[in-house]
Amino acid sequence: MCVVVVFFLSICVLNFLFRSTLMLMKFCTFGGRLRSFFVNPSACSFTTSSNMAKSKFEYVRNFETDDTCLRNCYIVVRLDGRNFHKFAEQHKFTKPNDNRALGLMTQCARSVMGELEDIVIAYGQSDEFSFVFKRTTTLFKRRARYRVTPHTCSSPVVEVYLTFFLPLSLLAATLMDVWSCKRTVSRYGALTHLAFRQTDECHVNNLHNTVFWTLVQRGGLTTTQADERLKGTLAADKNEILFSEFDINYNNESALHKKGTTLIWEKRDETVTKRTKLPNEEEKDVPVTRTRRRVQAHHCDIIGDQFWEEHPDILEDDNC
Ligand SMILES: Nc1nc2c(ncn2[C@@H]2O[C@H](COP(=O)(O)OP(=O)(O)OP(=O)(O)O)[C@@H](O)[C@H]2O)c(=O)[nH]1
Ligand SMILES: [Mg+2]
Ligand SMILES: [Mg+2]
Repeated sequence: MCVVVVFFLSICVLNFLFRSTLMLMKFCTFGGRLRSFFVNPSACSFTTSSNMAKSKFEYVRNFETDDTCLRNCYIVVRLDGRNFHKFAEQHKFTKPNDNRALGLMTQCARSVMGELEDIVIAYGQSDEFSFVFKRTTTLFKRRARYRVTPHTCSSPVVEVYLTFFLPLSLLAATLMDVWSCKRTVSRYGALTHLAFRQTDECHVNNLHNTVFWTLVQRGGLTTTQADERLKGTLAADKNEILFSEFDINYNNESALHKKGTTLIWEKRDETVTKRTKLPNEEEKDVPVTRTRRRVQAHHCDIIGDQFWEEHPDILEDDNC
């Protein structure tokens, strides 16, 4: 009789414990969900199905555009200052080129490359920089919108960009908005993009601006008169005006202004002195040479073949 009572009591206690544990577990789960509801209501639903991790709003994902860049393609991102002409006016940039601004842009682009090592080449001039990511990059899961978020600072690239901008120039950072074009491109496409930026944007604009501001600053013309004077002129005419009227040979102008800035990774041997002590010897300084990858700036032609023949590793052939 006693054994039966003890057995019965044990069953009751076990049953009680089991039910309490179940209750407690449910409460904890509910509590967790309640907390997350207050933190992020839209991400939470109170369903008790096995699908609890997903909210009932999950279906909106189906309406998202798939912005994953094609595999095995280069990705090109171009950042360009918004309304930069106003910024240049307000801060009295020298005309046509302000080396402080160009230096600042290059410094920022260097920092971005240092942070995102999958960028194989960057090209910049005026208020813009283009970044080419290596074709196998998996950075940001190759999602375009992680890189390209116009008018916001939420893209990691933009964030990095601004992070490095801020210490250098707070004003430039706040005014430096971004419009970007995203492309998934072959090697040929990447080359064409870079060549286009250098020819049309850098060379054509710089030649025009050089003549324009020479006519104004040295020729005494008003900006309207200079505009009139240059209407319909071709590159040869502009070169001629510079040469015959102002004794300026455009070919001798600064390569930075004529060609813009190309940043690439290059291996460099760097020697540092290390203090070492060998057994039975006195401590002494020993030179140690290491090969390091560094971002190097070039101000040269990237349209012709020479640059690409000298740096064949930057962009692989399309059939790789
Ligand atoms: N004075 C001077 N102006 C510069 C310099 N670099 C860029 N700029 C100005 O910045 C402008 C850049 O061109 P855009 O990017 O086409 O013009 P934006 O004003 O930024 O306009 P959006 O890009 O369309 O927003 C140039 O037209 C110049 O007015 C510089 O070194 N000196
Ligand atoms: Mg701009
Ligand atoms: Mg621009």
